[in-house]
Amino acid sequence: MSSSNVFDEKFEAAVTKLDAIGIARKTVSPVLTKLLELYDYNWEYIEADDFRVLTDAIFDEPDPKEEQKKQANKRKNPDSDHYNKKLRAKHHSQKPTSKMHANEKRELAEAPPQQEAGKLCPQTVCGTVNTLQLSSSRLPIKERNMETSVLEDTPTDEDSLALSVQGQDLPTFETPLAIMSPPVQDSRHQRAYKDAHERNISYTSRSQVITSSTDSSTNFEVALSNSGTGKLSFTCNSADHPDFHMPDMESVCKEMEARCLRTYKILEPNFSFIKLLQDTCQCIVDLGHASSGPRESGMVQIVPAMDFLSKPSVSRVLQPNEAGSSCMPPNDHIIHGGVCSSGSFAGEQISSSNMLVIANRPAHDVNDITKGEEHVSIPIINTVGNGILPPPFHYIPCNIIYQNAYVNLSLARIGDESCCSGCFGDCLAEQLPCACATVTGGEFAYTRDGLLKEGFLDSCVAGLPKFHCKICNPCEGHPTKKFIKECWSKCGCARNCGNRVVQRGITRQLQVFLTPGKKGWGLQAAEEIPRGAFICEYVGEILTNTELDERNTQGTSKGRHTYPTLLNADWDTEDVLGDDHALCLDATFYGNVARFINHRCSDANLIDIPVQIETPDRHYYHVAFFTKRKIEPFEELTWDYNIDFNDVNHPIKAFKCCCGSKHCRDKKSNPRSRSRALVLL
Ligand SMILES: C[S@@+](CC[C@H](N)C(=O)[O-])C[C@H]1O[C@@H](n2cnc3c(N)ncnc32)[C@H](O)[C@@H]1O
Repeated sequence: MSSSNVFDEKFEAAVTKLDAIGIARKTVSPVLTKLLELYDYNWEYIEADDFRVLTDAIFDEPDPKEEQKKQANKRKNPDSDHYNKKLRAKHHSQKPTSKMHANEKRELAEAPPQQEAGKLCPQTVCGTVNTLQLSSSRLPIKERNMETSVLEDTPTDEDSLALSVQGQDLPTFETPLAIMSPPVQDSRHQRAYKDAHERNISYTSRSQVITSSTDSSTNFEVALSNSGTGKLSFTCNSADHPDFHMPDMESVCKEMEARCLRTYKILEPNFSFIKLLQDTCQCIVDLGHASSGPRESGMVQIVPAMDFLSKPSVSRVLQPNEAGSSCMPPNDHIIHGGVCSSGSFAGEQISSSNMLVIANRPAHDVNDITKGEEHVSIPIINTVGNGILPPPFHYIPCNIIYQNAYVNLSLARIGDESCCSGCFGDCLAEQLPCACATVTGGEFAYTRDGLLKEGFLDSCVAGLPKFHCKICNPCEGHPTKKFIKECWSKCGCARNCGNRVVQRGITRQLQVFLTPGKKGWGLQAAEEIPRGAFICEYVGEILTNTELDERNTQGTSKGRHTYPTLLNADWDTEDVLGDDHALCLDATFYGNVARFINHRCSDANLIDIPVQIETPDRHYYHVAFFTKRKIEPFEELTWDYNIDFNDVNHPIKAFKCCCGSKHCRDKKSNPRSRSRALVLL
């Protein structure tokens, strides 16, 4: 067969396959053509996993309306590449420069030609789908390996829906977090999926016998929402399968959350399967109330709401943007996943025989928010007495790469001048400073007590002259910072070498506490801490600025405190990085205690200092907080985010500052610096 025939056949097979699951040929063809070009006609990659890459790419195609909006915004704000920064690091598309170390040049030459400008790499195609859809509500929840049926009955005013799941296999939902090719098993499933896809509802299989069981061991139900209308019920017909026992809801939720995480690799920390079911109920009720739109004829049983649904079972639902944000009181029995019952049902335990009360796992350990990830325990203190806890997030003790960020930690890149392979024991004990001290002018930044040297700290506090770039027009100058270079694995010294402070992690006694003002949660010292002491590093997901922009525009963190910080301390070196390459840290979903450090204008007691540990270049580094002065026990630790509260043109609106400093810059009358090197909103 000629190669063009093979190509045509493969092309046709792909289009047919996706058509069978409800994705029109006209949608598939252009995306497939693009993908083929992108992957050099590597059919193996495209065909893998039931055309998963293709399916992902189709759902990743930008919404034309959104694109138009984006373009319009770009036209309005041509400087939208606002995160531009400097960098010497290599990137896939970077050319070797004379200032590169020989290792860097060699590595660049050997690097596979991935990610050309304007093209998507495979990870981007799959991964962006995950991200985009974390917040997407327009995507259907799909069914997989499960037979579902919707009971039929007459509608009542209290439209509550009962959805029955039948079959011996446990239901395995696809969540709307990412679009995958559904594992199409036979044409009946294909039709079901297609139907579901068209109507945005997944419960459409018509061929099932409906069973209604009153046996609580084979039946569980999820009550619906604040509006108190609806419930979602799973009923397994185990008559023919005596071995089958309905698992308890908590196990199902746990297992489903684990499966989702395995499949989609990343989930929002407050993702909860029960919340997903609840959203499904809400979606059905919303669609059911909508006057227009297709109706399910003869398949939906509308049953009267159970008594408890009309009772105000949740005393108060905290909105995510309330001070202190959402909450998850420990050990409370709550039935509405993802919302807080704040003192719960006030004795109103639900006693319906076939209604399971779902105990949500607490989001935090109040005795140690780090869950044992640090050397010290950091408790959560709420003296306000309202019982709430910080919003959930994943505690991580060190940075992790989110997706597209390019951080090269290879030992081969560390040249002799960037490590002290000949050292032994404690570098600070040696008479002559080693190579690692070159960055700090040939003298170590730390004392033998592990504190910053007075002189070094003073110069950091005073700051360096501002750097005037050629990008901003006019450029009002960007703050530049002194770096510290710590010894690391390629050095000959010991783990307890005095030039390794930040990498050893948190050692001071700290507490996360609910501030009495309007700042939400904060971080405080639980002991006296001397000047120049390392407190903690700012830890989060390493993102490109483009990815951060996407998160902001998708609004995954809208209405809440957000936690990004830019890694742009290296303004005064060579090449300017575009937003696709410049990096930032986002502690919104994954972070450490630094995400609780509040802002204070000018006289904050902490200073952030960039620290190089593993990488010789400065496009990635650690952001480490040190005390600027002695800290009293239970004093709040603060940091000047360097926000220009007057900058009305900044794409992200600054919060209203309540720092209480007499130097507070957020006063209309107070003329302020226009610089904004670090954004943390
Ligand atoms: C990195 S978080 C700090 C922790 C946050 N307070 C919390 O409850 O999670 C930054 C957010 O805290 C709030 N914040 C920090 N400093 C503040 C200040 N001086 N005044 C008012 N709000 C502040 C803002 O909402 C900001 O977006």
